[in-house]
Amino acid sequence: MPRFAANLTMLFTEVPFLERFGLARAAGFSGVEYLFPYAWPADTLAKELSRHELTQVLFNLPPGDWDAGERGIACLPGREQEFHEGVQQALKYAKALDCRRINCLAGLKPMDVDEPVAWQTLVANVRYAAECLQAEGITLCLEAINSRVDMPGFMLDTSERVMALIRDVDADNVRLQYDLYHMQIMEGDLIRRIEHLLPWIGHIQFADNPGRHEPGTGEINFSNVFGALDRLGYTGWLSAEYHPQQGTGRSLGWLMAGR
Ligand SMILES: O=C(O)[C@@H](O)C(=O)CO
Ligand SMILES: [Mg+2]
Repeated sequence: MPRFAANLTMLFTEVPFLERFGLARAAGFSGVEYLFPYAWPADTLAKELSRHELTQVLFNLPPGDWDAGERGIACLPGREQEFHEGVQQALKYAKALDCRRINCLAGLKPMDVDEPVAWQTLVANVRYAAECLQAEGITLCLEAINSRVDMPGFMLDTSERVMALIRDVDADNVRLQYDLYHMQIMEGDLIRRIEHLLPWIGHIQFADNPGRHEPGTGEINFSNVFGALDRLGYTGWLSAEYHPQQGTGRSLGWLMAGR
């Protein structure tokens, strides 16, 4: 059986953030993730994890100015110092939360920066982050995010682009973050792609498509995809990262069915 985690940025948003941990545990999740921990003191988050016996599965490196539309700074020339500081900040949180994975958002390629320059900046930054995380035994994840619906201009929008980056960075602790929702939009052929990419997959997230809602609201056959992950021996986490269509409680039928 897969290990399911709840993404607390998207699930249980009916209650304030710190109350979501307890609701996730009560619903049957054993792990949680969220986009960013930085608005809360690390020990506050650690207490919630420990009180509810939850694993912190993943969070993202600082993304730059999210509210202004930035979606990561790893590919932005001139922002290297800020990127390095973000890696150090994330490491402090990862240690306090005993988190074994950190996701690096590549960022949107600026119109006035040539692709090779953005790519080389990305390679150098990811290499730096991988080295820092390696010393702590932490995996650096790189997520492919769809550029058709949610993030036009995102540097890493296919699994092939992430795999090319992993090859260029050439570090042992860098892995693909495979989000079924984004990959259904960009590539489809989910089970065959997972079979091919499995050795490089460090983390999986999911939502149905279209709509980015819970399993059963769209076109993905989740029981077949989860079954394939079991058959292939995937031992990592599967994080529910969707916007519940009619409230979180009513969206969890897939979790009950999987127990
Ligand atoms: O898929 C997503 O949107 C997230 O996993 C993320 O980290 C960036 O928004
Ligand atoms: Mg995702």
